Amino acid sequence: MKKIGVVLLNMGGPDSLDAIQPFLYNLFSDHDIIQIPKPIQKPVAFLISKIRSKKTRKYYEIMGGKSPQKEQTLKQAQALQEALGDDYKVVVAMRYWHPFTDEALQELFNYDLEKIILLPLYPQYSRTTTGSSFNEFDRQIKKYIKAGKYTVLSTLKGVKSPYYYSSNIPIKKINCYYNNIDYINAMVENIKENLPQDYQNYYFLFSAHSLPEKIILDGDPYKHQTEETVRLIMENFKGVRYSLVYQSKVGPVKWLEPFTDQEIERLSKEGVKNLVVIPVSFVSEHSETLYELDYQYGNLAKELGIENYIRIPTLKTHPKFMQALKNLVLQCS
Ligand SMILES: C=CC1=C(C)c2cc3[nH]c(cc4nc(cc5[nH]c(cc1n2)c(C)c5CCC(=O)O)C(CCC(=O)O)=C4C)c(C)c3C=C
Ligand SMILES: [Fe+2]
Ligand SMILES: [Fe+2]
Repeated sequence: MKKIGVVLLNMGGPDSLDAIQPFLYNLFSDHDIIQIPKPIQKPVAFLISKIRSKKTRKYYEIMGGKSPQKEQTLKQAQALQEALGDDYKVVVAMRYWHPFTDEALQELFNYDLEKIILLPLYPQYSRTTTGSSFNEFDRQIKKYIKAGKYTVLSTLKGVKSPYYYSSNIPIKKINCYYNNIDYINAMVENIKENLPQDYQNYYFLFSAHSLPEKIILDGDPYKHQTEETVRLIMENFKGVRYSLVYQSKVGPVKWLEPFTDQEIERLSKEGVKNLVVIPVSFVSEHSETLYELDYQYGNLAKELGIENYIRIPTLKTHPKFMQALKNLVLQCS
């Protein structure tokens, strides 16, 4: 029986302290996420990863020695597999740590596929995240399927597949779902489930991953899409004060602002005592939520006299989010 392959795309995170440096090397070697001149990108990536891994190690130690991203993404894959049923095969392809795209493809090619659907776990499109994962997928699949010809997979990389694939197997890429009604409903429901009764007395702080400003000026839709997600969510919380801020800047160039910590400081000066922090560009937990939002900014808020600091958990396998992902897949099946 033919199946539709669904590839969940995510960043990946170190699954041990020893994995931090090679994970960072893979990240800084990627020209889609950071534009270091190509001939020196890899040696520079090696140097930065050596230096940065010392700092980053502290985050992961506080998080119990690893990022939980892999387990959570695999759970999302399992839940989506159950929701879609046997006509589909759902696999995970991470960009910077295992399971990599070629591992995902090897798993997928155990099946007779009629189509492959790429589904990013990034609701908002950026060329640094979704774009990078699409490019990596294109590079890897070319290794398996020689252009214009049928290829026996078992001759490549030791993969034993009973099936033949051609270069014209349909591949459908879902770019984004920042304004998809099911995704917005999942966000709204998840926020409501984690709010106190008196939430009207809270300030909502939406925190998204920042990006170098130049990437936006060059036409990346990420900022606009993130603003739209927040606007659509807030249609369900009329009268609540809110703002959108950016976190996790890396390196010296100008990134999208205001930064999350600066805004927490500004709000505390304004007398805000009740804060709800909502991660907006992440759908599972990792260093940006567990270390930055919970630990760093949670402590900062306390020091600044904010009495109630509530961080909304990411969607993970929230049933409404799984329904949203299922509908996205069905719409392009
Ligand atoms: C080098 C520049 C970076 C850009 C641009 C960037 C964009 C970007 N990243 C995410 C989501 C995540 N990033 C994560 C970790 C992480 N990201 C960078 C760098 C850039 N990200 C680094 C160096 C790291 C490693 C941690 C550190 O050293 O600070 C993670 C967490 C991984 C994990 O712990 O599981 C996520 C998730 C988005 C959404 C984004 C652009 C929109
Ligand atoms: Fe990042
Ligand atoms: Fe980051």
